[in-house]
Amino acid sequence: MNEIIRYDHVDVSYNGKCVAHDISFGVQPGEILGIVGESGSGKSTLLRAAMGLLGKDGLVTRGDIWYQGKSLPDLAPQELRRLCGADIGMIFQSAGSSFCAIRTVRAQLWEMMQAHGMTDAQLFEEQVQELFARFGFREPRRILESYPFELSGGMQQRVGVAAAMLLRPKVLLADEPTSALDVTVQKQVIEEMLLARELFGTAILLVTHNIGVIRVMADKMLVLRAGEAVEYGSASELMLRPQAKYTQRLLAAVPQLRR
Ligand SMILES: Nc1ncnc2c1ncn2[C@@H]1O[C@H](COP(=O)(O)OP(=O)(O)OP(=O)(O)O)[C@@H](O)[C@H]1O
Repeated sequence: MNEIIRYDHVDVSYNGKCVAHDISFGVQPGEILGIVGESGSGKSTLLRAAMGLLGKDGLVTRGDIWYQGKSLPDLAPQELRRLCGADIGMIFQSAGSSFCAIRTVRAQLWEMMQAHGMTDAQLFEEQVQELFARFGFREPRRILESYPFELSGGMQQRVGVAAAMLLRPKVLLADEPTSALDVTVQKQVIEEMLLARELFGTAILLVTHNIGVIRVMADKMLVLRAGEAVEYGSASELMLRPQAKYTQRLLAAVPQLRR
Protein backbone atom coordinates (compact mmCIF):
# COMPACT_ATOMS: atom_id res chain seq x y z
CA MET A 1 0.00 0.00 0.00
CA ASN A 2 1.45 3.37 -0.99
CA GLU A 3 -0.21 5.58 1.59
CA ILE A 4 0.67 9.24 1.28
CA ILE A 5 0.13 9.92 4.97
CA ARG A 6 -0.17 7.51 7.90
CA TYR A 7 -1.07 8.11 11.53
CA ASP A 8 0.47 5.32 13.53
CA HIS A 9 -0.78 4.85 17.13
CA VAL A 10 -0.83 8.60 17.71
CA ASP A 11 -1.46 10.15 21.14
CA VAL A 12 -1.78 13.92 21.49
CA SER A 13 -1.82 15.80 24.78
CA TYR A 14 -2.36 19.40 25.88
CA ASN A 15 -0.66 20.26 29.16
CA GLY A 16 -0.15 16.56 29.81
CA LYS A 17 -3.83 15.70 29.29
CA CYS A 18 -4.34 13.17 26.52
CA VAL A 19 -7.04 14.33 24.05
CA ALA A 20 -6.35 11.88 21.21
CA HIS A 21 -5.45 8.32 22.03
CA ASP A 22 -3.94 5.56 19.91
CA ILE A 23 -5.21 6.87 16.57
CA SER A 24 -4.15 4.93 13.48
CA PHE A 25 -5.18 5.31 9.85
CA GLY A 26 -3.62 5.69 6.44
CA VAL A 27 -4.71 7.70 3.41
CA GLN A 28 -3.89 6.76 -0.18
CA PRO A 29 -3.17 9.36 -2.89
CA GLY A 30 -6.48 10.79 -4.07
CA GLU A 31 -8.40 9.31 -1.17
CA ILE A 32 -10.73 11.38 1.00
CA LEU A 33 -10.98 10.54 4.69
CA GLY A 34 -13.83 12.15 6.61
CA ILE A 35 -13.17 12.66 10.32
CA VAL A 36 -16.32 13.08 12.39
CA GLY A 37 -17.24 13.21 16.04
CA GLU A 38 -18.91 15.46 18.54
CA SER A 39 -17.40 18.78 19.58
CA GLY A 40 -14.16 18.33 21.52
CA SER A 41 -13.59 14.77 20.28
CA GLY A 42 -10.16 15.69 18.88
CA LYS A 43 -10.81 16.13 15.16
CA SER A 44 -8.97 19.43 14.68
CA THR A 45 -6.21 18.30 17.01
CA LEU A 46 -5.41 15.41 14.66
CA LEU A 47 -5.01 17.77 11.70
CA ARG A 48 -3.03 20.33 13.70
CA ALA A 49 -0.70 17.57 14.93
CA ALA A 50 0.39 16.88 11.33
CA MET A 51 1.29 20.51 10.76
CA GLY A 52 3.04 21.13 14.08
CA LEU A 53 0.28 23.60 14.96
CA LEU A 54 -0.61 22.32 18.43
CA GLY A 55 0.65 25.46 20.12
CA LYS A 56 2.94 25.63 23.13
CA ASP A 57 0.70 23.38 25.27
CA GLY A 58 0.19 20.60 22.72
CA LEU A 59 2.42 17.65 21.93
CA VAL A 60 2.35 14.36 20.04
CA THR A 61 3.34 12.17 22.98
CA ARG A 62 3.30 8.79 21.28
CA GLY A 63 3.26 7.32 17.78
CA ASP A 64 4.15 8.84 14.46
CA ILE A 65 2.56 10.72 11.59
CA TRP A 66 4.37 9.49 8.52
CA TYR A 67 4.53 11.54 5.34
CA GLN A 68 6.67 10.06 2.57
CA GLY A 69 8.96 8.29 4.97
CA LYS A 70 9.29 11.28 7.32
CA SER A 71 7.88 11.43 10.81
CA LEU A 72 6.20 14.85 10.87
CA PRO A 73 6.30 15.37 14.67
CA ASP A 74 10.05 14.73 14.62
CA LEU A 75 10.88 17.19 11.85
CA ALA A 76 12.75 20.41 12.54
CA PRO A 77 10.38 23.40 12.37
CA GLN A 78 12.18 24.69 9.27
CA GLU A 79 11.68 21.41 7.39
CA LEU A 80 8.05 21.19 8.48
CA ARG A 81 7.43 24.75 7.23
CA ARG A 82 8.87 23.73 3.85
CA LEU A 83 6.38 20.87 3.59
CA CYS A 84 3.42 22.97 4.74
CA GLY A 85 1.67 24.47 1.78
CA ALA A 86 3.80 22.84 -0.87
CA ASP A 87 3.25 19.20 0.07
CA ILE A 88 0.56 19.47 2.71
CA GLY A 89 -2.02 22.20 2.17
CA MET A 90 -4.56 23.51 4.61
CA ILE A 91 -7.97 25.02 4.39
CA PHE A 92 -9.87 26.16 7.47
CA GLN A 93 -13.39 27.16 8.31
CA SER A 94 -12.84 30.76 7.34
CA ALA A 95 -10.29 31.45 4.61
CA GLY A 96 -11.18 35.13 4.97
CA SER A 97 -9.48 35.31 8.31
CA SER A 98 -6.23 33.87 6.96
CA PHE A 99 -6.05 36.51 4.21
CA CYS A 100 -4.50 39.85 5.06
CA ALA A 101 -7.17 42.57 4.78
CA ILE A 102 -5.02 45.32 3.30
CA ARG A 103 -3.38 43.54 0.39
CA THR A 104 -4.96 42.25 -2.80
CA VAL A 105 -5.57 38.56 -3.40
CA ARG A 106 -2.96 38.65 -6.19
CA ALA A 107 -0.28 40.15 -3.93
CA GLN A 108 -0.91 37.50 -1.28
CA LEU A 109 -0.92 34.56 -3.68
CA TRP A 110 2.25 35.85 -5.36
CA GLU A 111 3.94 36.21 -1.98
CA MET A 112 2.95 32.63 -1.09
CA MET A 113 4.36 31.32 -4.37
CA GLN A 114 7.58 33.31 -3.92
CA ALA A 115 7.96 31.86 -0.43
CA HIS A 116 7.93 28.45 -2.11
CA GLY A 117 10.56 29.38 -4.69
CA MET A 118 8.68 30.88 -7.63
CA THR A 119 10.43 33.84 -9.24
CA ASP A 120 8.67 34.22 -12.59
CA ALA A 121 5.73 36.65 -12.23
CA GLN A 122 4.46 35.88 -15.74
CA LEU A 123 4.39 32.14 -15.01
CA PHE A 124 2.58 32.85 -11.73
CA GLU A 125 -0.04 34.88 -13.60
CA GLU A 126 -0.57 32.09 -16.14
CA GLN A 127 -0.83 29.42 -13.47
CA VAL A 128 -3.23 31.32 -11.28
CA GLN A 129 -5.47 32.32 -14.20
CA GLU A 130 -5.51 28.73 -15.45
CA LEU A 131 -6.39 27.32 -12.03
CA PHE A 132 -9.11 29.92 -11.45
CA ALA A 133 -10.55 29.10 -14.88
CA ARG A 134 -10.53 25.37 -14.06
CA PHE A 135 -12.31 26.10 -10.82
CA GLY A 136 -14.96 27.98 -12.76
CA PHE A 137 -14.30 31.48 -11.41
CA ARG A 138 -16.08 33.82 -13.80
CA GLU A 139 -13.94 36.91 -13.26
CA PRO A 140 -10.47 35.72 -12.29
CA ARG A 141 -8.89 39.11 -12.92
CA ARG A 142 -11.35 40.96 -10.74
CA ILE A 143 -10.86 38.42 -7.93
CA LEU A 144 -7.09 38.77 -8.10
CA GLU A 145 -7.34 42.55 -7.98
CA SER A 146 -9.76 42.49 -5.05
CA TYR A 147 -9.03 43.01 -1.40
CA PRO A 148 -10.42 40.08 0.60
CA PHE A 149 -13.18 42.21 2.17
CA GLU A 150 -14.48 42.96 -1.32
CA LEU A 151 -15.28 39.27 -1.82
CA SER A 152 -18.18 37.43 -0.22
CA GLY A 153 -17.36 34.91 2.52
CA GLY A 154 -18.22 32.12 0.11
CA MET A 155 -15.91 33.50 -2.59
CA GLN A 156 -13.12 33.95 -0.02
CA GLN A 157 -13.48 30.29 0.87
CA ARG A 158 -13.44 29.22 -2.79
CA VAL A 159 -10.32 31.35 -3.34
CA GLY A 160 -8.84 29.76 -0.21
CA VAL A 161 -9.21 26.28 -1.70
CA ALA A 162 -7.80 27.47 -5.04
CA ALA A 163 -4.90 29.16 -3.24
CA ALA A 164 -4.09 25.92 -1.40
CA MET A 165 -4.17 24.05 -4.72
CA LEU A 166 -1.78 26.49 -6.46
CA LEU A 167 1.08 24.63 -4.81
CA ARG A 168 -0.37 21.26 -5.87
CA PRO A 169 -0.16 19.70 -2.40
CA LYS A 170 -0.30 15.93 -2.20
CA VAL A 171 -2.41 16.14 0.94
CA LEU A 172 -5.04 18.74 1.82
CA LEU A 173 -6.05 19.13 5.47
CA ALA A 174 -9.52 20.63 5.49
CA ASP A 175 -10.95 21.69 8.86
CA GLU A 176 -14.67 22.48 8.65
CA PRO A 177 -14.17 24.01 5.18
CA THR A 178 -17.89 24.40 4.52
CA SER A 179 -19.46 24.99 7.90
CA ALA A 180 -19.55 28.81 7.71
CA LEU A 181 -21.17 28.80 4.26
CA ASP A 182 -24.72 28.76 3.02
CA VAL A 183 -25.86 25.62 1.25
CA THR A 184 -25.26 26.84 -2.33
CA VAL A 185 -21.69 27.88 -1.61
CA GLN A 186 -21.12 24.70 0.43
CA LYS A 187 -21.87 22.78 -2.72
CA GLN A 188 -19.40 24.86 -4.77
CA VAL A 189 -16.62 24.38 -2.22
CA ILE A 190 -17.31 20.64 -2.11
CA GLU A 191 -17.17 20.49 -5.90
CA GLU A 192 -13.91 22.45 -5.85
CA MET A 193 -12.29 20.01 -3.44
CA LEU A 194 -13.51 17.04 -5.48
CA LEU A 195 -12.10 18.68 -8.61
CA ALA A 196 -8.77 19.24 -6.85
CA ARG A 197 -8.66 15.52 -6.08
CA GLU A 198 -9.54 14.66 -9.67
CA LEU A 199 -7.07 17.08 -11.29
CA PHE A 200 -4.11 16.61 -8.98
CA GLY A 201 -4.75 13.33 -7.13
CA THR A 202 -4.75 15.21 -3.85
CA ALA A 203 -5.63 13.18 -0.76
CA ILE A 204 -7.93 15.02 1.63
CA LEU A 205 -8.35 14.73 5.40
CA LEU A 206 -11.69 16.37 5.97
CA VAL A 207 -12.93 17.35 9.42
CA THR A 208 -16.60 18.20 9.57
CA HIS A 209 -19.68 18.08 11.74
CA ASN A 210 -21.74 17.65 8.62
CA ILE A 211 -22.34 14.00 7.83
CA GLY A 212 -23.97 15.17 4.58
CA VAL A 213 -20.61 16.52 3.43
CA ILE A 214 -18.97 13.21 4.34
CA ARG A 215 -21.66 11.38 2.41
CA VAL A 216 -20.91 13.24 -0.84
CA MET A 217 -17.14 13.39 -0.47
CA ALA A 218 -15.51 10.76 1.68
CA ASP A 219 -14.16 7.35 0.69
CA LYS A 220 -13.30 6.43 4.28
CA MET A 221 -14.58 7.65 7.58
CA LEU A 222 -13.05 7.88 11.05
CA VAL A 223 -15.46 8.36 13.94
CA LEU A 224 -13.96 9.94 17.07
CA ARG A 225 -15.36 10.14 20.55
CA ALA A 226 -13.46 11.79 23.41
CA GLY A 227 -10.18 11.25 21.59
CA GLU A 228 -10.77 7.58 20.83
CA ALA A 229 -11.42 6.02 17.42
CA VAL A 230 -14.88 4.49 17.66
CA GLU A 231 -15.11 3.27 14.06
CA TYR A 232 -12.98 3.47 10.94
CA GLY A 233 -13.66 2.09 7.47
CA SER A 234 -15.40 2.61 4.16
CA ALA A 235 -17.63 5.69 4.43
CA SER A 236 -20.49 4.19 2.43
CA GLU A 237 -20.34 0.98 4.47
CA LEU A 238 -20.31 2.87 7.78
CA MET A 239 -23.20 5.05 6.60
CA LEU A 240 -25.21 1.96 5.73
CA ARG A 241 -24.23 -0.22 8.65
CA PRO A 242 -22.81 1.79 11.55
CA GLN A 243 -21.77 -0.60 14.29
CA ALA A 244 -21.41 1.72 17.24
CA LYS A 245 -24.46 3.36 18.88
CA TYR A 246 -22.45 6.61 18.91
CA THR A 247 -22.06 6.53 15.09
CA GLN A 248 -25.74 5.74 14.69
CA ARG A 249 -26.57 8.81 16.77
CA LEU A 250 -24.21 11.03 14.76
CA LEU A 251 -25.70 9.82 11.49
CA ALA A 252 -29.22 10.44 12.73
CA ALA A 253 -28.45 13.91 14.04
CA VAL A 254 -27.32 15.79 10.94
CA PRO A 255 -29.25 17.06 7.90
CA GLN A 256 -28.13 15.51 4.64
CA LEU A 257 -26.97 17.02 1.35
CA ARG A 258 -27.80 15.42 -1.95
CA ARG A 259 -25.04 14.59 -4.42
N1 LIG B 1 -4.74 24.69 22.80
C1 LIG B 1 -5.38 23.86 23.60
N2 LIG B 1 -5.05 23.77 24.90
C2 LIG B 1 -5.69 22.93 25.73
N3 LIG B 1 -6.67 22.09 25.35
C3 LIG B 1 -7.04 22.12 24.05
C4 LIG B 1 -6.42 23.00 23.10
N4 LIG B 1 -6.98 22.81 21.90
C5 LIG B 1 -7.92 21.85 22.07
N5 LIG B 1 -7.94 21.44 23.35
C6 LIG B 1 -8.83 20.38 23.94
O1 LIG B 1 -8.59 19.20 23.19
C7 LIG B 1 -9.80 18.49 22.98
C8 LIG B 1 -10.00 18.26 21.49
O2 LIG B 1 -10.19 19.52 20.86
P1 LIG B 1 -10.40 19.67 19.30
O3 LIG B 1 -10.47 21.12 19.00
O4 LIG B 1 -9.39 18.86 18.60
O5 LIG B 1 -11.83 18.99 19.12
P2 LIG B 1 -12.78 18.99 17.85
O6 LIG B 1 -13.34 17.63 17.74
O7 LIG B 1 -12.07 19.54 16.66
O8 LIG B 1 -13.90 20.01 18.34
P3 LIG B 1 -14.83 21.00 17.50
O9 LIG B 1 -15.69 20.13 16.66
O10 LIG B 1 -15.60 21.74 18.56
O11 LIG B 1 -13.92 21.88 16.70
C9 LIG B 1 -10.89 19.32 23.64
O12 LIG B 1 -11.13 18.80 24.91
C10 LIG B 1 -10.30 20.70 23.72
O13 LIG B 1 -10.83 21.41 24.80
